[in-house]
Amino acid sequence: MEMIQIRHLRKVFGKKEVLKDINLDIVDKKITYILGMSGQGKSTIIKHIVGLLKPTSGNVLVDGVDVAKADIKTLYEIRKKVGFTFQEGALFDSMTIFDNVAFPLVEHTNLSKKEIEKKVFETLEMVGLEAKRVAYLYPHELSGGMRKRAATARSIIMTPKYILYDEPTSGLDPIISDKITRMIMQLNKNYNMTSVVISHDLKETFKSADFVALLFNGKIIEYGDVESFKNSQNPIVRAFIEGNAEKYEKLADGI
Ligand SMILES: Nc1ncnc2c1ncn2[C@@H]1O[C@H](COP(=O)(O)OP(=O)(O)OP(=O)(O)O)[C@@H](O)[C@H]1O
Repeated sequence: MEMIQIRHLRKVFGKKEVLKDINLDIVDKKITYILGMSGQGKSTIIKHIVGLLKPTSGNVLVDGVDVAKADIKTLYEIRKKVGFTFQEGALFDSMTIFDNVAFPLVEHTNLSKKEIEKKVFETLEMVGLEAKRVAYLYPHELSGGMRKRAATARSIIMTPKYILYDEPTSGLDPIISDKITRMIMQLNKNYNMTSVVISHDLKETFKSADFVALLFNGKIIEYGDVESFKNSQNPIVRAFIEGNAEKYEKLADGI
């Protein structure tokens, strides 16, 4: 099966059961958002998809391969297929943007210096950065939004089939958030990249999502196309969409 499938994923840290029973099929070539409040375990799901965490039980399959059971060589193949950007610290501080973005090519390919240069510059432009201007700067010399773009450039330089974004717009102003969302849509369209976006930014979600899942209390309590999500009558979904803390907390306590 050519897709990402999550089956009965359960993850316990110490005594804390963060993920109870996650089931999700990510639709190929589409943009799927996984929404949820902070600390609900959204990043934990992503880490299982790329094999950085092992499930307590259950499975994550990438193109039919169980990530947790993959040997090193298979895991390497999976990582080539799945690009991901983490919330913070995605770039190496001591390297220029050029070296950061070139890193996967230097590590994993035999491309010549010239070919690498061409690809890095193209990819920086692709994520909407002015390559000539930013390539030889260091991460701290860029704004937050530019750093997120540069981190995305690094994760797409091997043209992965899947791309996972961890809160790509958190902490960014509405204009930069809009630009990042447009970048996600463009990469999805131009390269047919199946995109999974972890977020709690409803505005950006509704602009760009094909499918939306809501993570609540260790489970996906709602999943569907964006229209059905918006119209969901599930009280927790309604409270989340309305941003109604009182209602949300009452419902959370009741579970
Ligand atoms: N390696 C770990 N060891 C112990 N606890 C962990 C570990 N990773 C995550 N957790 C805990 O699991 C919970 C979920 O964390 P996670 O980062 O997945 O949440 P999130 O939904 O992505 O939240 P945020 O939006 O704040 O990043 C948190 O309570 C966190 O403290």
